[in-house]
Amino acid sequence: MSDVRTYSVGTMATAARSQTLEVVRDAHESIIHVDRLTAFYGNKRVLNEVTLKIPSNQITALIGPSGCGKTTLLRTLNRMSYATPGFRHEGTVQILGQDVRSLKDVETFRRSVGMLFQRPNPFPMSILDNVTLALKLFGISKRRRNEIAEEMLGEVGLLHEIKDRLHQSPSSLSGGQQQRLCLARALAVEPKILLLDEPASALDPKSTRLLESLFVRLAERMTLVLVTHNLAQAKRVAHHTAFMESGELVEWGDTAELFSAPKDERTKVYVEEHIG
Ligand SMILES: Nc1ncnc2c1ncn2[C@@H]1O[C@H](COP(=O)(O)OP(=O)(O)OP(=O)(O)O)[C@@H](O)[C@H]1O
Repeated sequence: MSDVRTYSVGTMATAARSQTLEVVRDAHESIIHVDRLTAFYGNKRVLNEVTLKIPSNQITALIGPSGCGKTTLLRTLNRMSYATPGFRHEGTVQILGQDVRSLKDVETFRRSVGMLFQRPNPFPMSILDNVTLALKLFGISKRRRNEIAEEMLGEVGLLHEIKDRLHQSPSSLSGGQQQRLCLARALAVEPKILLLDEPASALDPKSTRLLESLFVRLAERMTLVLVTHNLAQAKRVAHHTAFMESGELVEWGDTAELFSAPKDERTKVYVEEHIG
């Protein structure tokens, strides 16, 4: 996790100033550009001038106290926030070179950006159909759909565990298995980006570790953004970590550096309180 990279990290001195936190140069060009993102629910401002560039094919963790805006930021990356009544934002989010607010091809965008939630949310259909549904909608043949499903269930380590139950409902699976099924479903359409909203918070330690090892492996070919309350998890899996507080991006950088030598006092206090 500790490739040497160079960053220019600006930290906020006051609440009113915007922050610019940039990867100067490395092999992982940024794939997500958030520029001066200020977001509101009604009149309540929940993100304040957040500027962040997220490098491709790496894991970036978003950490910070409850209510600091992590999930709102994550859900704005794939336009999910837009569905929340009263939500609006200023500033821009660019993904794969496109402004998400004015996307022309939302379907392709949705294929490119997958998401896992805190609670596994398999669809009420068979395990196999969960993985093949989107492929069917994209017109892929049944034979190819089943091949892809097998490949994806294998990739998440489920195939050998449930190969006799592919036509059964996912409700008989454990929480960890259900979450891996949801991951297989997301992977089936070959996303370039995976958004992870506390994906292991409802899982036992063994399932959590299994999921984490999958994330690390997936980062070889896609970009992952992970919201987590579990700082040890961020340390274990994330190449980069962003610390947020009260809607602001306080500090962003290499995970090991952020935890061992935070530049901002607020990060230091939070990390000390939560890791000790
Ligand atoms: N639908 C909504 N309507 C109004 N306010 C909301 C809505 N969703 C979130 N908020 C508020 O926006 C702020 C940021 O919430 P958000 O869920 O993004 O924070 P978070 O850091 O992800 O929190 P947590 O760690 O507890 O999940 C909070 O004050 C929250 O109460």
